[in-house]
Amino acid sequence: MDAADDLFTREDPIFANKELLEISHLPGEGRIVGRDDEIADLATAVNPAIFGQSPSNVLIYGKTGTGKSLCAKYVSKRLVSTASEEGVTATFAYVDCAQDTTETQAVQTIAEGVNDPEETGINVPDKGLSTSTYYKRLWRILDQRYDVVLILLDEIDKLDDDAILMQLSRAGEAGKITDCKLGVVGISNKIQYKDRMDERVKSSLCEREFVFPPYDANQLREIMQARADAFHDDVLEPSTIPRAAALAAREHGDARKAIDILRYAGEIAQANGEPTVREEFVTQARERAETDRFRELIRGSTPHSRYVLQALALLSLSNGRQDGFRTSRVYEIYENICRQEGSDSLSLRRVRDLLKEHAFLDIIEQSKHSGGSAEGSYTKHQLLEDPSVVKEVLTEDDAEA
Ligand SMILES: Nc1ncnc2c1ncn2[C@@H]1O[C@H](COP(=O)(O)OP(=O)(O)OP(=O)(O)O)[C@@H](O)[C@H]1O
Repeated sequence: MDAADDLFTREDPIFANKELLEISHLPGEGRIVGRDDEIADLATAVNPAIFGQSPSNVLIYGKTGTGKSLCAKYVSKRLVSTASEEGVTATFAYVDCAQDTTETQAVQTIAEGVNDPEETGINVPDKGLSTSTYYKRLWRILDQRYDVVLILLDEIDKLDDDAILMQLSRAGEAGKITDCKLGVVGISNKIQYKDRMDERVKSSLCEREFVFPPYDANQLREIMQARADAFHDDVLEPSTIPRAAALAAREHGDARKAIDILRYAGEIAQANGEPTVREEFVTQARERAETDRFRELIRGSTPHSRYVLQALALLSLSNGRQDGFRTSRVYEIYENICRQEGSDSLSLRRVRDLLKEHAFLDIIEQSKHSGGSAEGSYTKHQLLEDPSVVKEVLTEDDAEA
């Protein structure tokens, strides 16, 4: 026997097809679980596009991992193929607004996405043009190539401002495009997003609104079961998926996190040299998924914004969950942390703003209380994340810094 045969394992003993557990993996035709009503509602809203008429503008809300992007893309693809059968030239452009936060980046992405330079003779460079030039090129491309276009703005709340929404929602009536009809599908996991919108944008952009509910345990089980081929036969113990589904449904109903938990459980089995993925690995996997998600949430946040969270985590860990902590108490602990870090503390007012930002990102929850005539009203802040996860991630980051 060749020595190399002993040295390397030639086949992964756990995973047969790990790509199935990547979040970017899109379920095939007919394999979107539990979203028939939402898909039908979306299809109705954009249906006029099939006949070359204006689709309704739509806003989709729902917590993270509830299938919003998946269903919006699915309906858009179906729309394009059905329109084509009717002799209508349609397409859709997808913008991840967390990446393209500025108006210029977003309009560039749309223009590039719908363009074919060979056909139009129009060039859309990655950068270097003014915002208004990108728009002019976009309008020309749209009129030249399409009868109808859907624009999907995912994580729409991450846009710096409403400028692009104003342009897109009024392009037709402002005469920027004459032959092409435009529909906007905004996607957000912030239900309060609409409150921040300019009134004029709101009235044209929010013609139809849909809310995607979290998945229940049965749906999550089906979503995970559909990817069980990621594992070799007999590797996945029968109770593992039901356990992961029950846990994920109880906590958040997030399909993305449920799939992460399953992948991590497999990796834990792999790392421990176990032949099967057992139910008990799910608990460990869940902790890892939580930590990852929180790390992602706070990526790019400033040191002071982290100190504020650290203060809340310390308060929750030493006092139990309670119903939250008052701003003054959080501020006290925050000042201690700043002292330890050798950093000047920000004003109470600024810390209040940071707390509001965390509430907007669903990292914490704020509640208003009335302390009677003597105290007036005050706000309490409560971590929505597991305080030990918050502390762990924030301290590991300190170590890296
Ligand atoms: N109903 C479903 N059936 C099968 N897989 C699903 C379903 N819903 C979600 N998924 C899986 O979870 C992933 C995340 O879903 P999706 O991106 O649509 O969530 P989202 O609601 O847009 O979340 P976010 O707001 O975080 O972007 C999808 O790429 C897909 O792999």
